[in-house]
Amino acid sequence: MHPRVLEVTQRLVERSRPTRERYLAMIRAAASDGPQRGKLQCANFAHGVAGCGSSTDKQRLRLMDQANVAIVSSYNDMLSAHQPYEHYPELIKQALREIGSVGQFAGGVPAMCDGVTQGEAGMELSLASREVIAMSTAVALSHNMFDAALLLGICDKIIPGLMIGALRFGHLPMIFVPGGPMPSGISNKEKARVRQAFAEGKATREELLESEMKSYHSPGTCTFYGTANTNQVVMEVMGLHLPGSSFVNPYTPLRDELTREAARQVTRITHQGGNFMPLGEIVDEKSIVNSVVALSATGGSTNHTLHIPAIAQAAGIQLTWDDMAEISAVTPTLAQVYPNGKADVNHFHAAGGVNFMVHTLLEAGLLHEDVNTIMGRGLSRYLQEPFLVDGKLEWRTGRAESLDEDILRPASRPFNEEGGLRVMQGNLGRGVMKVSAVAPNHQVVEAPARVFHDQSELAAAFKAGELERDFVAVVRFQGPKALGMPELHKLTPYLGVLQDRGFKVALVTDGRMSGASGKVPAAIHLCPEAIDGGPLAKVCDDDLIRVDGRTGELKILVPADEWMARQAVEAPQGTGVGCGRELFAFMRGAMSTAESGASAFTSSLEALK
Ligand SMILES: O=C(O)[C@H](O)[C@@H](O)[C@H](O)[C@H](O)COP(=O)(O)O
Ligand code: SF4
Repeated sequence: MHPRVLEVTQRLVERSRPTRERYLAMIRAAASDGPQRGKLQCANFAHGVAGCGSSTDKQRLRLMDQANVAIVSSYNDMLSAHQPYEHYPELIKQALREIGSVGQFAGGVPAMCDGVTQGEAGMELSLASREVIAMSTAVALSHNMFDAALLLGICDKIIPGLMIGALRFGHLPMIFVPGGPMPSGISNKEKARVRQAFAEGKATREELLESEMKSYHSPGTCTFYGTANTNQVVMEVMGLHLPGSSFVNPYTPLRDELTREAARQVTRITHQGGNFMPLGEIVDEKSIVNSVVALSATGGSTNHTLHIPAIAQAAGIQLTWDDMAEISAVTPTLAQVYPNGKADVNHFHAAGGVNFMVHTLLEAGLLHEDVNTIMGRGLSRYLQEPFLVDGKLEWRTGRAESLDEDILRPASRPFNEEGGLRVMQGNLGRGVMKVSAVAPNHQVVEAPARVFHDQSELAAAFKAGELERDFVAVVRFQGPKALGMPELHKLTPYLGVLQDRGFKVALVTDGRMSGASGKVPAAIHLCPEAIDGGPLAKVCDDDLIRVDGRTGELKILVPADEWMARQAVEAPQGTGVGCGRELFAFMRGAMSTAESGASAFTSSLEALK
């Protein structure tokens, strides 16, 4: 094992010891030898089976020797990625019936498509929806009828929300069931080119729509390496998906057979199945470290600097940005998938995908092998990949070398010696930057500030020709407590055009960017946020700011006495109303700092004795 990865893991174990011990005590007390439903009173049990459409299922549920599997699904037609889940419950129930078990649809969870809401009012609900998903998962599982669960979710906040909710039922065995990416459309690079052309008035709206519809064209996850596809890699490397299953396209025979196999496999790891392996014993310090290694090796979404700490907290583990940056510093970048390159996730999968990545990272001593997974002990099981031969699932050892080194490389010949996740810090606070998608000559910007309180103000300034210069865009009052921490990805085309015109531009914000954002250096997730006494609230136009993506320095170059005397400006009024945002005000007020996951649950989890 790499000494630095070992050191971070050990530090994480020590730091987490009190809360991890409490967590393990809770889930071990909740686990019971017999099926959960066996502990219910007759009336409760009768209500729990009354809805069973099949007398066979109902009869089986009365017997205690077969598993009852909860299905928790985030199906809706809004997310192309989640549309394939429409037919999963029936597929799963049938697969369970064939082995004498039962599947019950325990509950749905909401899912927001960040692509539909990007730049719109709805985006201000996006991060809060993670917490709603976590609570909805708890509502579904709180029926306590279940011996295991299958969790159907893919996109941005949905996997983190499902994980946070499910971990509070960590005494149950669970498997996450992916849906796979849509087939490749026009390249993400071409999509971005048309967007920038439109931003410059060189492409019509019809040409833009044509391009977007050719990029996002059918059910399945969008093919860029954003938060959704980063979720897939993280879940598989944490041993919570079937091996090699993340990027098998939807509506294919192999995809359906993998869904059936997930149903069969989850019954094998129940008490009744004889190889009991609950979720809370899989998600431990080593698997959390493995998730950060996978994030770093693939240039994954900056959103995971919020989601992985929030997920870890739900399992009693206290992960920090310094842990993540230290792991990133020793983890080579092995994949170049848009926005970190031209390829998309279908190409990544074809070049060797997660299997090859696990192989080369294990070989390099960067992943913990001695971990629990849904397949049993040992991450080496994830060197297997699935094939459908004469209708039967067959597991074969994946490739030991990449099929395309323009997309995926071995740890011995990486694209970059480090993972490109930087902690940014200085007199403007602490934040993060992903430099893996920023060209080296753009990673350091020292320029006058231009302050905005809303991303639409920047768009207007661009269209008015006011931004044709070197500048650092400071977009403030976007943090979790202020506005729900929206993604500001709609700024990418404008800032990208200015960068392409040769200007040195950077973004500094207490908000977020999308996992699909990339080429412009952005110090994001600033803590403390402007509304919470953060120094961003004192920045004025034309203040000189240095954003150094190489060293992590984030500094306002104003004389110390003047800076000390500066007064913070007030947050803009009248925000957070309309489009249901006012319903989430209580949650925004409860959200922790970005470094603690911007979680509404941090304080209640910390209060657990
Ligand atoms: O974090 C992410 O990956 C993004 O939130 C992504 O899910 C979102 O949908 C982008 O907005 C899509 O990219 P475009 O907006 O460029 O299509
Ligand atoms: S990847 Fe983003 S845009 Fe695509 S379906 Fe998921 S949330 Fe929507």
